[in-house]
Amino acid sequence: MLEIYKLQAGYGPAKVLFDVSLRVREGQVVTLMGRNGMGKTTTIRTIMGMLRPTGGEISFCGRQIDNVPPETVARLGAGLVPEGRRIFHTLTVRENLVATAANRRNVAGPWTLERVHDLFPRLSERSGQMAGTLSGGEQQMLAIGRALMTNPRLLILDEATEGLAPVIRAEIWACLRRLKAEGQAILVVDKNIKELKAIADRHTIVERGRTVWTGSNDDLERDREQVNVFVGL
Ligand SMILES: Nc1ncnc2c1ncn2[C@@H]1O[C@H](COP(=O)(O)OP(=O)(O)OP(=O)(O)O)[C@@H](O)[C@H]1O
Repeated sequence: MLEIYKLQAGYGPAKVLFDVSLRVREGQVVTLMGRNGMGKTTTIRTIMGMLRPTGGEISFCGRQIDNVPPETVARLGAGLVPEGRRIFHTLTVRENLVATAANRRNVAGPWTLERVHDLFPRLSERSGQMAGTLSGGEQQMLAIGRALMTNPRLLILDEATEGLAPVIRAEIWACLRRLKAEGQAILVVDKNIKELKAIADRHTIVERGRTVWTGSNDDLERDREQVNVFVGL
């Protein structure tokens, strides 16, 4: 459903991506790993149409998307949980969830407020609370719930467990395992190889803007020493 081929992109004169390729098939969970500053977030921004590629190709759900605006990529079914969450602090939890649902109102899909509440009961308890007053972990849950409310064909998570308490991280990994079991396609940027292995079909590693390694869980075990170096462990 998502295929990136020899992607190049950057910020003005500063080139960041030189040769990134990756693929996510229907129902697959694919990881994007690499040390800080290697180009993971830039890859995601380029997929989402926030940055225009200077070379290579991106296709999503059968459409070439390397030159389309963010709203079109979202409408095609890419749901982003961005680094830093970017929730609306002065809206309530419920308003945050409902606001994004409207973007793809005409799409038949299973996500409703009730299902998000079932996935994250804390959001149900805090439904009328201003989102800015939630804890970091609750805000992350809200960011995930908000992306799900668009009924994404592909859910993209950028460092969704970073900086959170272990108990909250565990809750988010459990949520991702459940989504995977339901057949949700996911592209996930994270560093926790152990948790990633439990949900991923394929792994991708970028190093200085280039895809330098891809493989299955078995490949990852076989190449573990090299992978640890790439990921900075
Ligand atoms: N808005 C920007 N303008 C200029 N350079 C940027 C901008 N955002 C990121 N960069 C640079 O692009 C490179 C890749 O950054 P990117 O955020 O994609 O890395 P990353 O792999 O996601 O790392 P991290 O885990 O630290 O988020 C870095 O050298 C960074 O300094």
